[in-house]
Amino acid sequence: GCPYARREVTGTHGQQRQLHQVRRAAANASFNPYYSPSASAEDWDSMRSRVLNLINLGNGPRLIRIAWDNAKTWDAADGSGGSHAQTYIGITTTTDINIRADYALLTAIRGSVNVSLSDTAAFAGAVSASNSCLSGVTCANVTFRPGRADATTASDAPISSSFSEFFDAGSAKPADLRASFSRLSQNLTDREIVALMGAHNLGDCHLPISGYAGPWTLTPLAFENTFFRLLQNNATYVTQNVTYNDSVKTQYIDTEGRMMLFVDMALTHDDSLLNWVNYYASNENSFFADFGPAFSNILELGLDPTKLSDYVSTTSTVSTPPVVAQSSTLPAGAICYPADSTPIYCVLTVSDGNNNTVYTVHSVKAGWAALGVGSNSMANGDVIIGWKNSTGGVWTNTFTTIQHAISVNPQSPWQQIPLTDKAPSWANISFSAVHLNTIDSNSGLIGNDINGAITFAVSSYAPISGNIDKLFGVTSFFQHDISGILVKSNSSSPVTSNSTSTVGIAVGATIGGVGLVAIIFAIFFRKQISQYWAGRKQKNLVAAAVGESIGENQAIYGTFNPIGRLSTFNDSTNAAAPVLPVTNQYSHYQLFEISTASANGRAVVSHSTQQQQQTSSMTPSSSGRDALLSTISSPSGRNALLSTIPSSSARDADLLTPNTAGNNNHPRFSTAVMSATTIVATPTADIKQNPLFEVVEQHSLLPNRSEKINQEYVNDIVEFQQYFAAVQALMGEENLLDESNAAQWNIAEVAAWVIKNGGESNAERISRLIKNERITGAVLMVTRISDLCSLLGIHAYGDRVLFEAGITKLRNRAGVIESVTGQTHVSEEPPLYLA
Ligand code: HEM
Repeated sequence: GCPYARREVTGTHGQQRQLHQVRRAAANASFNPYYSPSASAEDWDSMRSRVLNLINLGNGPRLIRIAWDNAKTWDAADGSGGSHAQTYIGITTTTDINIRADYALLTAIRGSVNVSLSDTAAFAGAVSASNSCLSGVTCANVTFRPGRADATTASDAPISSSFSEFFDAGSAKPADLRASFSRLSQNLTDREIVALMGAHNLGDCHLPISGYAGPWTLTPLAFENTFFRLLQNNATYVTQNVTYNDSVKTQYIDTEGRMMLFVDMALTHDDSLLNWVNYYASNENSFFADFGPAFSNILELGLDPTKLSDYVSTTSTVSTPPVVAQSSTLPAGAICYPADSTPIYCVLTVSDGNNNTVYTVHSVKAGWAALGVGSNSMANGDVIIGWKNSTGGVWTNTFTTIQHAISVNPQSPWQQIPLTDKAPSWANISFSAVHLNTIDSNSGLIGNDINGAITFAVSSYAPISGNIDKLFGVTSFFQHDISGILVKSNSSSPVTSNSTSTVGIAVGATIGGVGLVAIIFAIFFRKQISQYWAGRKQKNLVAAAVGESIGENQAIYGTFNPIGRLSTFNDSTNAAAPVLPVTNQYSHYQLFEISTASANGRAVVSHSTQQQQQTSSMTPSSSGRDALLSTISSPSGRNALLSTIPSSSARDADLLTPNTAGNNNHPRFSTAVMSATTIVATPTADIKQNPLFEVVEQHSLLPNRSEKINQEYVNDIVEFQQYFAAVQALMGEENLLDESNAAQWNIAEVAAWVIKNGGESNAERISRLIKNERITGAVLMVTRISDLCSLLGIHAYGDRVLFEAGITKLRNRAGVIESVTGQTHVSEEPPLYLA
């Protein structure tokens, strides 16, 4: 039977809070459950900001669950257990991937701060529960005081052998529920029990963790009282068996794919409990008011409060809040682009006095605005993006740019402060962000002592619809969506000085007539902090390259995909795009799509005379067709450099062996299309002097790509149809995705895999997304599989379970996690984004 049956259920629950009876199992008398943390206020600030980042990345529910898991081991009857991080004693040898992932989260939060893991878990849970409400809601206030010591051996605060999972039976009755909670304290009231269970408004059940599947609500990252309102509709739920690794569990499910555990349903099977369910369903504020102290109490189970240290704030975010003007005037000291008098985008940069830099961003654009810090480019920079959600508030998220894709960055040193109510009246998007004085793992840059650049970007592209209210939603953005970039570069003084000069801005251009669509893009090269332009009057392929030394020589090219975005580098699915021998996939280049008509855009083409001169000295072929940029303005428009590479061995020779063909006068170009072994690169001139490239050094933002042009691309489905046919053909294959070589996965293969594993009814949409959004990375990096489901439109419950299982397998294959079945050894710390 029920492991808790041995415990007597207390019929009445005292309304008055009593101090916990601290009576410990006498296993190891030498274990002192308390210590005095040496952490400073700044240490707690830094930990709190890391927790807030993790919340924004979707890890908040998991952190609450970790804190709860730790605390719930307490047994008031015999004094066993208690929150002393016993679970992690064997962490170096455990093969439990879930424990290891929890541990990875906790150690990432703790950083180098000298506190216990138990305190870290309780703190993270308290911060998460206090900061997971939608903006404008007075959230639960879960207090926290440190002082829990970590168990180091199994006999330190040992967890009773009768403790299994707190209460996890498929037959839960109200009495079982009360019995479980009375294990923690005889004093818990029904009211507290129901309030505590309201945490199940947040998060998901994960097949690999609990064997249950799905979220309780459709907004699992927002702390609300929806859980109780759904319980009022308990008649709309049916039971459903879920199978994972041969274990079958029964849960409840409704038509929207929301789940309930039996233990949740038990809250409706008793008048007293149901009374509180109804109360919280109609009083969200009361729910939060009750949840705060109830959860604070849980976090101190078995602890003597007089032996804990002082309270540490779980809610404040920065020690010195940024000052933001609350009027229609711009904040004093803000820098605006294109000019203060015509602000489209303004950034205020101040130091908060704690070596942190606070940026306040306002944009009149309605789509999104981004701010990045990096080593003179957005590559591997830390980027924070703010966008409008469906109710008009501004949500933010942090990212690292890796090549093109903007990936969520669990270690980002940004801390975000939405400024919904404090925007100047002209601003559509406003938020503040603090860049901490911590070293960034990718760039090695430090918050306000950065020898790099800050980059600003705006776009009026909204997040993919359906995702707008999700913190994760914006990860579907790519830099290709950017309509305007500003780079404020600084190599000598800190960015906080505001004294930096604006080096460049990429702006868009379309050049066209009937049937002609220009590809114009700007390349942002890290070393020079300049934008280079290339353009071509045909929708096909265009390339440009710069280089300085063998190691740095890089080529970049772009093609338009069916929805009009540029793809770059080795897009082998596009037959028209030969694979370049680019040696370094993680190039220093950034490619920005340029989208709207401008004098600047045309200027590129009008520079063709110069370009032709340059190229003819470089590739003196008799036909002259092999010249790189001369082809841009050639009438046929078909002879672009890269398309000629495979077309003739003679021309190949020209391009690939510059020294013998005499076309090596310009090492920058000649190196662009060859492998390192054939390069003799002796850069002589400043790259900016290279007439092949337009170096744009002016500051203005242009309007976005027109809808008409967008539509042209959207309508161009021929390429997509070919690709989709390939996907469909692959779906008949047995052995997709070579396990040993995830890096070589073909996009069509990945699409076929994902579709086979759950998305058959969404095959076309999934294929398109995977191709256009490089979903391969997203599948592997996605913080929450449920977000991926939303992105792909997989809502039906059965589909979702299959799909989630498929994605989990896919991640296993890619080495994101290793299988934990049988004796399989787990060799790597699980990445943080697995949570
Ligand atoms: C009888 C009591 C409870 C039972 C049986 C229970 C059971 C579960 C189960 C099976 C999961 C799914 C875990 C997974 O698959 O990832 C879960 C998740 C969760 N639980 Fe509970 N729970 C109980 C009480 C609580 C309490 C009191 C809290 C906090 C105050 C809590 C907070 C959470 C949260 C936030 C999650 C979501 C975790 C995530 O999304 O990663 N639970 N719970």
